[in-house]
Amino acid sequence: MLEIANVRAGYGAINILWDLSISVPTGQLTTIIGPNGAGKTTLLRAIMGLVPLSQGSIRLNGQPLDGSSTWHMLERGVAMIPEGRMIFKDMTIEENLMLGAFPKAHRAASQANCDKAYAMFPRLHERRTQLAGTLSGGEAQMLAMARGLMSDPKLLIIDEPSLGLAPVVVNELFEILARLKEEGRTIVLVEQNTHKAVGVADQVYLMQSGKVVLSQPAAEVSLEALHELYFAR
Ligand SMILES: Nc1ncnc2c1ncn2[C@@H]1O[C@H](COP(=O)(O)OP(=O)(O)OP(=O)(O)O)[C@@H](O)[C@H]1O
Repeated sequence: MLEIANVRAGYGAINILWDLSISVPTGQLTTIIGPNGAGKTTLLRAIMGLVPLSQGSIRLNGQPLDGSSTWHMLERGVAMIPEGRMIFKDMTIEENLMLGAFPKAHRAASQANCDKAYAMFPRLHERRTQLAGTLSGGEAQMLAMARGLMSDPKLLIIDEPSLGLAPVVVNELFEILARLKEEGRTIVLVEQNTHKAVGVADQVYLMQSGKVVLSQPAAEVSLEALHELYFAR
């Protein structure tokens, strides 16, 4: 579904991604792991059109995605759940959810998608009139996930969802990811929790210093070998 080919990208004169190629098949969960500063978020930002490419291409179902404006991504069927959640704290939970369906094409279906989101995240339903700023870290992450689903995306891009969450909430989060995968969604997951990420993924990519240093089906990954590579300098 998503084909990232030979991409170079960065910030001004500083290049971060070096000849990077990643293939994301339809209906699979592809995880991208790697240490701090490896360029994982930069890659996601490049997919979303927030960082320009200086080389290579990014295609969605064969059509170029690079060059598309970030605000057209939802219309192209791509939604991102950003690192840090980025929820609107002074708005209610329901208002935050509705923002996930702001393009015209999705507005008609927004109530149905909202009901689906509440079925998946019942705690959000209980608190739908509450200000998002009053949510716990785990609840805020669930809200960010639910908002990402409001446009019923074909491709869901999730950046470090477990960051700063308690182990019990992390378990809950990965159960949700497994359910989304069962629904047949195509997911790109950036994570630092390698154990959990490999457990839920179909394909694993390890990034180091802006390059892919390992690409392997999750079923074949040895966590020990992965961690050795992960910490190698
Ligand atoms: N706006 C920016 N301008 C210049 N350099 C940046 C900018 N954002 C990130 N970088 C640099 O790009 C490199 C990769 O950062 P990036 O956030 O993509 O890594 P990451 O793998 O997502 O790390 P983390 O796991 O810590 O989030 C880092 O060296 C960082 O300092």
